[in-house]
Amino acid sequence: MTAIVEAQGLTKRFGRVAAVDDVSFSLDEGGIHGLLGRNGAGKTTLMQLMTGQEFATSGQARIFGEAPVENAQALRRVCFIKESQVYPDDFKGKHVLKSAPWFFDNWDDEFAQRLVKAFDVPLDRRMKKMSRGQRSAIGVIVGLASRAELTFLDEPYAGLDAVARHRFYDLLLEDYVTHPRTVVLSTHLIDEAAGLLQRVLVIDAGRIVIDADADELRATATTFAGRAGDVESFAAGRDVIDRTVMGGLASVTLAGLSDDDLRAAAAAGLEASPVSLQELIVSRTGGFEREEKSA
Ligand SMILES: Nc1ncnc2c1ncn2[C@@H]1O[C@H](COP(=O)(O)OP(=O)(O)OP(=O)(O)O)[C@@H](O)[C@H]1O
Repeated sequence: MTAIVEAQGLTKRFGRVAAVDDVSFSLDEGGIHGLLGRNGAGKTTLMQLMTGQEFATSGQARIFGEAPVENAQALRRVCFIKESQVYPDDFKGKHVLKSAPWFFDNWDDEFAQRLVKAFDVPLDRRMKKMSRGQRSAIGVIVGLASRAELTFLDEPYAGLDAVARHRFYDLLLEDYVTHPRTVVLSTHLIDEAAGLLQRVLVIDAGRIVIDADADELRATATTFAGRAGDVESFAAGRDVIDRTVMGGLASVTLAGLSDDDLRAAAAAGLEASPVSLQELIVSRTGGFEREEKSA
């Protein structure tokens, strides 16, 4: 199968900062994938490179097997929604939706109108007068109703409240089922979006540090809780990726366990629970936990 998105040794430097640093990965057609990372990790720059909005310093970006820069034919098949989208001064919400079909061949106006109702967006208001959440909602509407073969959503719901974000997750999934396509979603809110993601790319300081199937990644670790002494003796000599002690109780997250290990944990009276994608990524990357909690 041909990769729909491909990076090989892709690097983008801004002066001394390597925003994207020797990145290689490929995504096959179809699926909702997460591009996750801390502030300044390189997510936006990577999406800009993949959509031809930035020139690479070295290496290659390809979409549909072709270089994206000034490639109108390939870019017609792409929708890129970013938080910092700039609109003409006098543009109202309705103008954004009216002009969208010029850019997107698969634009579905009925779906767009349904989304306007779902997100309760004031279409008669100028974009620059809209609240941050309302502007985000317009971006989300364009991202979904464009039904582009390849959609990049860069923190598309940054201004949306929790109710609207969950509406977005539900609508994306519902529409994806009837209109499968390839979606790359960047977010800090890993646990919120985790249920949507098939593949996870984690970028840290410009480098891809995790590139894995989401379910396989979750299966690489398990959390065990019980009496502190029992937990510690079971954890001894094993690959501990996280540890919490509270009074006489403790929990540890362990990686690389065999079926025998799981049986031994049960025999030791420890309670096993699956690890969340967010916990796992935070512990593997030395973490963006603090941001997550305040986001
Ligand atoms: N035009 C630019 N000039 C100089 N430095 C830049 C430029 N664009 C990005 N950078 C730097 O490159 C790094 C990656 O930035 P980028 O915006 O890609 O990160 P991000 O993961 O999208 O961050 P966030 O989650 O905060 O939006 C940062 O250190 C940023 O300061």
